[in-house]
Amino acid sequence: MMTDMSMSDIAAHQRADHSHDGDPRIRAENVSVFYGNKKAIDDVSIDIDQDNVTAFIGPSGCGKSTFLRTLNRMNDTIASARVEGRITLDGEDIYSSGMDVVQLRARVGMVFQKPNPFPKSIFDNVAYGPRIHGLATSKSELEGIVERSLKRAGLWDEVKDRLADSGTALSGGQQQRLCIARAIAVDPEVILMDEPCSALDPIATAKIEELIHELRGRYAIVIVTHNMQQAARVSQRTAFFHLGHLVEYGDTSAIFTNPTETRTKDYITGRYG
Ligand SMILES: Nc1ncnc2c1ncn2[C@@H]1O[C@H](COP(=O)(O)OP(=O)(O)OP(=O)(O)O)[C@@H](O)[C@H]1O
Repeated sequence: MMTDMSMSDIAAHQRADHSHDGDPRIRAENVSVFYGNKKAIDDVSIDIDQDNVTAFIGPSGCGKSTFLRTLNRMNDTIASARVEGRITLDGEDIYSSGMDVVQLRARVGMVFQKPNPFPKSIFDNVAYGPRIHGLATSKSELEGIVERSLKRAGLWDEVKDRLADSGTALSGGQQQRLCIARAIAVDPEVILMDEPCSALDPIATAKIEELIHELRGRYAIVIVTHNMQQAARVSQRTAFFHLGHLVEYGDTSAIFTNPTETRTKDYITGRYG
């Protein structure tokens, strides 16, 4: 069993401390994204900080998911996608030729709309990343990482007696928490969530929202959601996208009660969407 404060925890705290000096965890500058000739994101600049949950909202097709995927280079997997501009993680250009994309995706983890556990045991789902990144030097250390990750994802008590069962046999909400545990296991700095509750029932959704509250501060969290009540509940910062543009970005309370832009106001009052 690992001690509460492992080496990777210490490293994470040091990184977190670094972000308290006022630097954003992620900075996007003049980012545009094209699919072939079609521009899906137009000249977006945004800072994502460590201590807040940031929500991306906006009508269907406005580019929320596209922009989210630029933050850990998931767009690299789409042949027609091209990204312009600059995105840094702790000041480091993530699109530079020297960037190891596998490492980047461990540092900036992602949780998708539909829970996608591997067809492996619960244990192996969480142990997968630490194994490929060589984060544990012994079986007991690996077990410690798996236990801690499942605890942080609020799933340990439900699965501790059946770690050998398949991850795909869990309920949808449990599968999504397993995917969050899998992301946490490699000690990320940022967790990107792309509509993580849209396939879940209200009780499972409430559990994920509660989890987001608990994870806040430890990881920078960015959540794409089409559900404005959810954005208002879980986030402290909100970015409103429309037709590929970042229209407004600010404190969630201000965006929802006193938006500056007419387009934001029209959207949050349900005039379109
Ligand atoms: N793989 C792709 N190839 C071509 N065009 C794409 C691709 N993915 C997204 N697009 C287009 O880019 C634009 C932005 O889509 P995106 O999925 O990022 O929007 P979104 O705001 O996340 O929408 P939704 O809320 O419906 O998921 C849309 O016009 C969409 O059709």
